[in-house]
Amino acid sequence: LEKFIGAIYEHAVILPDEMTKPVSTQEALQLMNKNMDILEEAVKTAAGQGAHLIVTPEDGIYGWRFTRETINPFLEDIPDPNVNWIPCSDPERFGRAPVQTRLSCMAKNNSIYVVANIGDRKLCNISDVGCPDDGQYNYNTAVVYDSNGKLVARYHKYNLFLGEVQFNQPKEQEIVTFDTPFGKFGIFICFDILFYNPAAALVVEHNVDTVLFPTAWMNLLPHLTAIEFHSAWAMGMGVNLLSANTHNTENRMTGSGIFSPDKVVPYYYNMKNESGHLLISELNSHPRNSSTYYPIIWNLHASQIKNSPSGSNIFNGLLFADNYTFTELKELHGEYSICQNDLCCHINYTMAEKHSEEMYVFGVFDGLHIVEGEYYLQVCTMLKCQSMDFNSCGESVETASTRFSSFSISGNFSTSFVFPEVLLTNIHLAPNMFQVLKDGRLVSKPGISSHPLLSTTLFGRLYQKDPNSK
Ligand SMILES: NC(=O)CCCC[C@@H]1SC[C@@H]2NC(=O)N[C@@H]21
Repeated sequence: LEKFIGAIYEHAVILPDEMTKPVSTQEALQLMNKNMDILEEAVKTAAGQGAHLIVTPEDGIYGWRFTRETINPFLEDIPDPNVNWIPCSDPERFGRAPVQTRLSCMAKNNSIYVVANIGDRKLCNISDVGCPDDGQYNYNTAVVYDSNGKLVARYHKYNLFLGEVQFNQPKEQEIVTFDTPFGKFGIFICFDILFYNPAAALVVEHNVDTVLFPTAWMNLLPHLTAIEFHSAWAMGMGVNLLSANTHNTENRMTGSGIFSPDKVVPYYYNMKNESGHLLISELNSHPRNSSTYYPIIWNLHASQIKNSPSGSNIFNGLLFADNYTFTELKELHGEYSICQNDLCCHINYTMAEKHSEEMYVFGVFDGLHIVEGEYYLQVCTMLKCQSMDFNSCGESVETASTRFSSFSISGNFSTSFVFPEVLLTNIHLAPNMFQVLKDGRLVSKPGISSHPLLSTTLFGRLYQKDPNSK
């Protein structure tokens, strides 16, 4: 099949009450069934509209706020998919498995691939090296059932985020792929997306066409809001990314999409209510065959390095605790180069109007990010400051009035993993309003001038400089 229909469901997960001690397995299942009741409705609707596959979010069945002890009744032993198992037809084959059975039946009864996030328990002998004191490994796990209800993929999250104390990191980094009539699929979970393994490796070394991405992503402006970064990752890597976020506005979790490098795609971002949302879209099964994607050699030509702002026009500012070098874009039109360590960034821009109460800056960062995880970044960014105070540049801003007639940004990145971001006022993407040229320049298209701009960024990852890179 050249095309397929994908779906994602952003689910407002029903959370467990705060627990000081573990609930019974029956109570745990009751809560998980409440969530699965809602997911099942989404599965039925998606299948009814012809979807081949649906992704549901990380933590979408049991929520969060667990300890190792309190997560226990929510876990099941999930076997390796090579056992060839349809839980819906043979529920007791590997012991108690009510959640796996229900998910498998959702897939089978609706003839649709179902992707979900559940907890895997693997018992171990406490005398074995690495076996936790409670005699079990707990894994944050993504599972995929095919349209016959067969378990076809199981992935244990490798890059656990802060606070996931209930889970263990698997000893080995897993690469999980499976083939379908509509292309090769890969899967990873949430924070994984910032690292080479398994995220970039699935594309570079295993040639997947589409990535399935259950997530529970807390939005963080200016560069790490879910729809902004996840759409940029799909574009930069040249693959489809089916991203299903959990919906919980208290924790800034919203923003899902069916992102593709080669077509305008649906996305969802809503901080105004607490309901779930289904997105469905047709996608190319092999986006790299048909798209304009090509590996980019990120070269800033020496001739482009000009108008380096000097002295008073340069200042430093913190953006997510990273020390950026900024210059203010004072004029309606301008062209600047600005450097930090090995990275030089270049901008050419024209504002459609100048608002005296809004300040925009162009910035560069080349260094190790060390807050909430350690990863090496090279970033060129143009953004609106929160106020007219220089110290506010790099802080979160959600609205703007300034429109740009055009802009072009580029940099001499030491990596080919550079993710292009453009974010408009009120957290909107800019489909069809920009492109990345063969020489690596991120350039606006005419449509950009109708919408006030929050930021535009080339977000580069130097995986080879990460502290944990092998
Ligand atoms: N649940 C997860 O594994 C992913 C959480 C990702 C959060 C992203 S990455 C670091 C930034 N800090 C945030 O609060 N949101 C961003």
